[in-house]
Amino acid sequence: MSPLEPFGARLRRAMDERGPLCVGIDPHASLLTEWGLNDDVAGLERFSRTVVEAMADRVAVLKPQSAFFERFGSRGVAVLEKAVAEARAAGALVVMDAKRGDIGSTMAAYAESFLHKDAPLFSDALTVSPYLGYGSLKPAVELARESGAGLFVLALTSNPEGGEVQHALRSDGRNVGATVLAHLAAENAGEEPLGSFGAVVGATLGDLSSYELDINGPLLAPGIGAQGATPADLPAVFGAAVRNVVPNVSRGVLRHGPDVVALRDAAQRFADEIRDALDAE
Ligand SMILES: O=C(O)c1cc(=O)[nH]c(=O)n1[C@@H]1O[C@H](COP(=O)(O)O)[C@@H](O)[C@H]1O
Repeated sequence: MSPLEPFGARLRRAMDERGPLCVGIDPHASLLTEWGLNDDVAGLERFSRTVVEAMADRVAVLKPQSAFFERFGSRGVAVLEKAVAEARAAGALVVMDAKRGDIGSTMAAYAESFLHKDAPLFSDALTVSPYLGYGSLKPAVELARESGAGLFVLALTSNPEGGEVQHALRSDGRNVGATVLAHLAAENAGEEPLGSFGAVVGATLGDLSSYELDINGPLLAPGIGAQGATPADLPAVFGAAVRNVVPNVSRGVLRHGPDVVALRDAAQRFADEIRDALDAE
C-alpha cells in the first residue's frame, strides 16, 4: 500500500487553492422531497450525484453523512461508495462523517473500513468519537498515519446537549473537551504545514478563548446555516486558530438544489462570506 501525502498537507493545499469551505452531502428525506425526488435509492443516487457534480471540482472538502446512506441498507452504501470515489476523482477531499468510536479492538475494524487505502469506502478523513476514551482511537490514528489519511475527533460539538459531556470537569480541573484538544495537539506536534488530526468544534459555540484551539491541525466547524451560526461569527469563535478552520455547511447549501447552478451560487456566497470574515481579521 503506497501512502498518500499526509492528509494535513493535502488539506492545507486544498484550502489555499479552493478556500476552506466544506459542503456536506446530507440527503435528508425532507431534502429529497424538496428536490422533487422520491425517498428511495434512486432519489438518493440522483441527489448525491448532483451534489458531487456541482461541488467536487471547486470546494476543498465534501463531507457525506453516512447515516443518510445507511438508511437504505447495502444499496445506499453502494451509492455512498460511488459518491466518495467520484468526489475524490474530481479533486475534492472527502471527509466521511460516520462518527465512529468503540473499544480499541473494534475501532481497528472501523479504521480498516474507512482508512485503509484498499477499502471500498476509503476516505481522506473520518469523523470519530473519543468518548470511549481518547486512547480507544489509537488504531484509527495509526492506520490514518500509514495511509496518509486524517481524523476529525469530536471535541466541542455544535449541538446544545454536547456540553453535559464535553464541559464536564476532570479531577485536574480541565474539562473533557479541552483534554481532547490537548491529545490532538500532541498528535500533530512538529507536523508541517498542518497536522492530520483535526478536531470538530461547533461554529455555534460563541467565544472559545478559554480553549487552546491551536492544535496545529484542522478544526472542522459545523453549525453554519441551518444551525444558526454565520461565517461572520468565525473570527470571534476561533480567534487566531480561524486560519485552520474548515467551515461546514450542509442544509444551508443543499436547500438550493436540485439546480446545479443554484447550488454552486449558494456555496459561492458562503465561500465569499468566509473569505470576507477571514480577510477582516
Ligand atoms: O461531525 C460533524 O460533522 C458534526 C459535528 C457537530 O458537532 N455538529 C454537526 O452538525 N455535525 C454534522 O455537520 C452537519 C451539519 O449540517 P447542517 O446543520 O445541515 O449544516 C451534519 O452532517 C452533522 O451531522
